[in-house]
Amino acid sequence: MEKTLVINSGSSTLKFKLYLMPEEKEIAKGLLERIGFDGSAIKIVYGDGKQYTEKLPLANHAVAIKEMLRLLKELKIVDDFEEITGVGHRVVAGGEYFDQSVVIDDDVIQKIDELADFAPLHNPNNLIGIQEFKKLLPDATAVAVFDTAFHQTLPEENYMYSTPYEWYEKYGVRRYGAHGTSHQFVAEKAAEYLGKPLKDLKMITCHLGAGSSMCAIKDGKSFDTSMGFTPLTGITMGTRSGDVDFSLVAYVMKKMQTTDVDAILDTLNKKSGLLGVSGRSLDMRDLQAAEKDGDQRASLAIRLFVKNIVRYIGQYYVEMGGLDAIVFTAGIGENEGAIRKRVIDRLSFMGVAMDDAKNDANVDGVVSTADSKIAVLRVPTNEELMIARDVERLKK
Ligand SMILES: Nc1ncnc2c1ncn2[C@@H]1O[C@H](COP(=O)(O)OP(=O)(O)O)[C@@H](O)[C@H]1O
Ligand SMILES: CC(=O)OP(=O)(O)O
Ligand SMILES: [Mg+2]
Repeated sequence: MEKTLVINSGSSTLKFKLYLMPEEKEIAKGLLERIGFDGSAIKIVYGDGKQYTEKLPLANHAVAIKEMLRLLKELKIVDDFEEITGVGHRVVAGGEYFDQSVVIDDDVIQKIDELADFAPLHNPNNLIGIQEFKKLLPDATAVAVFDTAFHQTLPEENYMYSTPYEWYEKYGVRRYGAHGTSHQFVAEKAAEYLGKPLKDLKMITCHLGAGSSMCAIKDGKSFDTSMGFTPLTGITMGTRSGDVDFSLVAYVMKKMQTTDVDAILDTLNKKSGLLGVSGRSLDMRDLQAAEKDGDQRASLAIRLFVKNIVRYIGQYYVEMGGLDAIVFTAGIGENEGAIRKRVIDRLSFMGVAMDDAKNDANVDGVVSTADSKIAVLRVPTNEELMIARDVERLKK
């Protein structure tokens, strides 16, 4: 039996899935969440629906991986680690080095390390996973699948900033985007639901999770995307600010009488967004409950989030010169019909209309009315399956 293990390290989570390949059968999946925060926990589903949960401190991603391995053995999810012949790692930043997935060797490891500034909340954690599994499973084929790879097709005017050209040439300053594996997966699925080839559709995919990004897809390729040089920019996120005027960094430093630029960037990455505005939570479920109870700042955080999504839809609609479909995915996009509805209601002047019954029922596929001028879809993402497929393809 050939098994493939997929490791997806987010900024504060570690997700894994174990597959029987090439059947693509999911044998086990796990979520280790709130890594580095209070209230961290592990949830594992395995063996045809058995569930295991444990609350325990997870100080960092190295600890999380150790606990994950302990449970794979204790719960007897893996009897013999030799059965795992492929390991797929999600890596966020691949820079201009990688426009597709690669088998990991020392040179790849060195480049992922070199690109740490391009995804500071992700690449260092991605590397911890790579190193740990290299030690544990030296004979398995290890593959890196990059969030940025799908966006390597952006046209020049969409990836270049209006900064001195030398910054691009010397330092690689440009837009790279992220969540590419997810944007590609849901776009392909959405095209299937619509019964048309993806290359014939103009689509906007909205990946709304803890990290959130928007992607304009034209001719089957990523055409524009909201994350930038790092995953900090674009729309409002759980703890990230999204787009701001960066002059405020120097201004706030002066006001705070600090020279610690990293501390300010840390605030923009970890204490801003929904959490920073609401002062309450990064979780959209908490904010909606608080809004119902009359919390004005929770309401403001949600309104900023919705406004930013609408702003990018408008931008990409015009940039692409048309739009056939809007796709919602990830934690918020898949589960929060009320947020999808608030976005789509803002587009009613364009003839876009939600089928409320389908939307409220969280059905997979089309959730707009039959006569909506632009189709709206809800498509659960599956980055891990995309990664497992790339491992399978690249195995010798
Ligand atoms: N039913 C739900 N289950 C999980 N997350 C949800 C749900 N409803 C809303 N969310 C939102 O989704 C976010 C997590 O999204 P997810 O895509 O799993 O994040 P990431 O992969 O970026 O860690 C939560 O912070 C929360 O705001
Ligand atoms: C790139 C990024 O923001 O990833 P995540 O949503 O997993 O934190
Ligand atoms: Mg994610």
